[in-house]
Amino acid sequence: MEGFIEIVFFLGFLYWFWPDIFLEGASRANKMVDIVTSRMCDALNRFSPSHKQYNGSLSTINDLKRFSADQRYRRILNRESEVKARENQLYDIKENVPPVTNVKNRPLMGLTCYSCAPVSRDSLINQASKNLGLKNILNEYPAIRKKGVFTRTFAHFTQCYEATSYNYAHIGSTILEDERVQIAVENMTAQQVQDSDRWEETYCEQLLEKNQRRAKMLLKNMQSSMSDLLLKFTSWVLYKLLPCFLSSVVVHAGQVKMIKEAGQTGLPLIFLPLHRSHLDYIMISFILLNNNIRCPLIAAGDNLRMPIFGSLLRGLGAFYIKRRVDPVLGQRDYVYKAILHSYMNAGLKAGHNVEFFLEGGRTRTGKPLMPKYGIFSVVLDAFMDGTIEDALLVPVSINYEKLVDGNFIREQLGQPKQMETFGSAMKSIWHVLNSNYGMARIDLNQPISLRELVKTFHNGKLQNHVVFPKNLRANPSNSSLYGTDVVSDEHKHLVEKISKHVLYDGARSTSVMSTNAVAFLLLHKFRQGVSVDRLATALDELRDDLDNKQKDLGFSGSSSDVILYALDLLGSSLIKKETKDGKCIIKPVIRLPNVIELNYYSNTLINYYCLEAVIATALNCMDTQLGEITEEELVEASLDICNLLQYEFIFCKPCQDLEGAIVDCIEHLTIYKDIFIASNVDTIEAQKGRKLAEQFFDENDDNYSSPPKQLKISDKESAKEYILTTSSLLVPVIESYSVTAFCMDKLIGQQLPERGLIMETMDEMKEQLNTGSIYYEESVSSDSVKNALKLFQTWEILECQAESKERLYNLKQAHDNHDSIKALSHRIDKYRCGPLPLE
Ligand SMILES: O=P(O)(O)OC[C@H](O)CO
Repeated sequence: MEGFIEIVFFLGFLYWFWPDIFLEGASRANKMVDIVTSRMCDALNRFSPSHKQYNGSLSTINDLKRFSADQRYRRILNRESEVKARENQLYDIKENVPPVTNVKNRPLMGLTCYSCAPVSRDSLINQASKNLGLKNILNEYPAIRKKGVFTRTFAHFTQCYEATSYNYAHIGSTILEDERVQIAVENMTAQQVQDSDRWEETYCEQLLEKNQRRAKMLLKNMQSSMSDLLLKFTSWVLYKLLPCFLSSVVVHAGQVKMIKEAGQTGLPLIFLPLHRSHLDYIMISFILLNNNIRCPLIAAGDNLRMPIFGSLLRGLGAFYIKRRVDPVLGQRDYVYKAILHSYMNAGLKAGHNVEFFLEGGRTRTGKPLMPKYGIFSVVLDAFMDGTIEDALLVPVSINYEKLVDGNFIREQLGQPKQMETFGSAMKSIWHVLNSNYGMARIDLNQPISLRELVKTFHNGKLQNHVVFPKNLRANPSNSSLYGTDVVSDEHKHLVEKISKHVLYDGARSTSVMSTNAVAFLLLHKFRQGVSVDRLATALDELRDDLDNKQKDLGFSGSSSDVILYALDLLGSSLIKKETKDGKCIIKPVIRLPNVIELNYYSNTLINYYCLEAVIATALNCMDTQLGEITEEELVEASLDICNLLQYEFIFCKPCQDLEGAIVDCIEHLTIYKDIFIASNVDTIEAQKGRKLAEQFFDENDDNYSSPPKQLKISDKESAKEYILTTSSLLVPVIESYSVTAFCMDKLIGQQLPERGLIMETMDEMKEQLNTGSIYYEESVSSDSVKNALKLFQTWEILECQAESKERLYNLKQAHDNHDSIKALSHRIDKYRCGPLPLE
């Protein structure tokens, strides 16, 4: 039945999209041309702030209908030059044609970390890849350059048809015979027999059979049915559909070249994208297929296993894993874990590439989530036990000018997630197809050898496939468990370091879109409103700063055009335009819930500035009356803030020492931002003096202590402004933590369920916002409340117990009193700064 519905659906879809296949007739064909041409015009118009240029071409497009076939082919011949022009429009928001360098000379983002994977960093890359520019894959694909009337007329079809065919081995039949699965079934049965205390032979056999049937069913639900044909067909459909709502899909050709070469090494590629949208996995497979790279098996949450779409995704490579496991029973579900483990092992052995989201779910805040370790530990195990010789990890960063899916606002306000259904999926697809989401940018980072990373994090002591003992340990997390968060003790350190490194790399190589930059400036610099000119100057400064940081931007052209373009995309619900004294003033809408969405866009940039913000917050909250502090004090306060925000940001690479990273950042603020007066920071003489003193005194000499390094804070207005604005980046999240700490009072002498506690905290936050006790509307965020609860558990103040499907919180005995809660509040409140002064 399901198959029949799918066929009907497919035919209906085909009819909707290409009715000419079913009904011949000039009127239908004309209508089709109308649709396509109007969509083309729409896309072009949306992209250009001025509509004149493309309105002019509308008549040309109408003429197109009267063209003879030959004329159409000639038009296609010109497509290459159109592509070039469009590429320029892509990157130059202004309507005039920019120099080609705007598109070509872009930094190649996402290069591997030199300190922990130097060999990977030097491989697969050369000057030629660096010099390759960006391309819009919707317009730039090999088939477009081919000769031949048919090829050019059906360029998308040719492109998909001619893409390299892979034999995607079906994994399944052998899994149930796998020793791991059989042992798990036996163990599970033994456990159940023990729990029930019934030892009759027939009962045991019944249980064993039941568990075997369950294993079969779990495998059936999990299995992918990846099909080369379906992948190609979907790719063709995407060529038709993506331009309806995206103006372009931009990738760096150098990065694609690296991945292509990596694919030829014969090692499995493990794609690890940052998760922003359901579109992410579709985009990645689309790019890979059209560049002749093997598409991966994708770990998808079982929430996506819905009628029709579920089967479609299976065919495109999805294998389904449990989103949540029961906190108590789930950890003892050996059969599920064994099936997942064996399935992935078999996939890797069969030569599949694999893709999964380290964050588990999509970010609701725009900041990357902390990694979930379950799936990655399976890949690491496969390497450790010799199933695979090595694997190449490919961090992927994806950014959209406009958020494509998800109703994250209600979730940020504490409401539960609305589960995906066939109806809701259809509704959102329809909505998406009829909206404008601007540009999507995908950065495929340089592949990193897993073997090299393991070796580095094991201090270079990796022997040839030493098989590490595996004592499985449950490590429950409070958000999605993503199948299983069971990590072997011995690997835990490795899994954590590597996962965090990958997420750090992904976040740092995310290209900044126009909407991110404008939202960031409006929320953190000009909350009270600003003129376009002043905003354009600030955007120029931000662009310079990002250039210095070697970050790529998803836009170019004059800043005032970029601003107008971004305002258009963000819409009037997020940004208001007002006229004051004959001047146009742009104001962010900072009321709830709108500000949550604006904050989402702004948060992409917080990753780049979080360490600077920590130092600025420390400076803002310390006693710097005399304009001087010691570096030691500043580092200590900064480390304390990093500790407070450990679940919000990954501040530095896991192969780096946090203290060192803070010291480097202080140096950066001295040299490039003039926050500290250089001569007083550490003159060459002072450094020489310190070295001499160190040589003179024995290191172990108790009498010796190196003189504290003094930092003199610049008294320039720009330095003060920098400290204020940069520290404001962290205020919303610190305010959230502060209110959560305040609400710990509610737990004195009692236990509360997680949902109830979060809702009460959110209500308290809204109340404090109304009374002016907290300043920032975006502080109202359920994600921050959850992270604060996690932190209080790490600080051993709070305890969480899982009971059937609920998580219950209570204070630890030593902290079950008002004084402890007051002390906790004080520990957080000392880093709370006031609101930004009015501009
Ligand atoms: O963001 P979530 O939690 O809805 O999860 C999205 C995942 O793609 C499900 O596989």
